[in-house]
Amino acid sequence: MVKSILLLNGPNLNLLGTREPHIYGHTTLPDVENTCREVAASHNATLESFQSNHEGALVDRIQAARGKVDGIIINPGAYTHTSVAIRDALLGVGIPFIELHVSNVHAREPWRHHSYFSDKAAGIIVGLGVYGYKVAVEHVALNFEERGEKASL
Ligand SMILES: O=C1C[C@@](O)(C(=O)O)C[C@@H](O)[C@@H]1O
Repeated sequence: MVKSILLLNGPNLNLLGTREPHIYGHTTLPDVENTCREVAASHNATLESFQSNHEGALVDRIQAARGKVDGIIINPGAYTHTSVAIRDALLGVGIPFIELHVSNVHAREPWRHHSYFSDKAAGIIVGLGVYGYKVAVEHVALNFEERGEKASL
């Protein structure tokens, strides 16, 4: 069966590649998304990606994934440190997720050390740069269970 993965990126991650490159590197988000799709395909999985600067749009996308997606990889950006709404959406749809940060948030400002997601994440990837996305896709493709509605058809 084909596993289905959803990659979500929160605010300002559309600026990857040009935004504070000493922290986030030079790779753009479209490049990251293409690589993730290729890695997923190499493991017989499909990957859809979505980026938004808006909290409600991310909540809507998570809700739309209910029953259709086997695993979510999410870099919530600054919403990591603020968003009860995105946390609740992830818990509400019951889809296991990986929390990912390009930078090592624990080596940065103290307020970046707290996450509304970490205690509920299946795994956390922090500080590996954009390479972390590849690791996350590989992990979901290889180790998450297939559990979308389509699995029971
Ligand atoms: O926007 C971001 C990106 C980030 O999630 C990361 O990928 O390292 C870390 C967050 O603290 C920050 O607000």
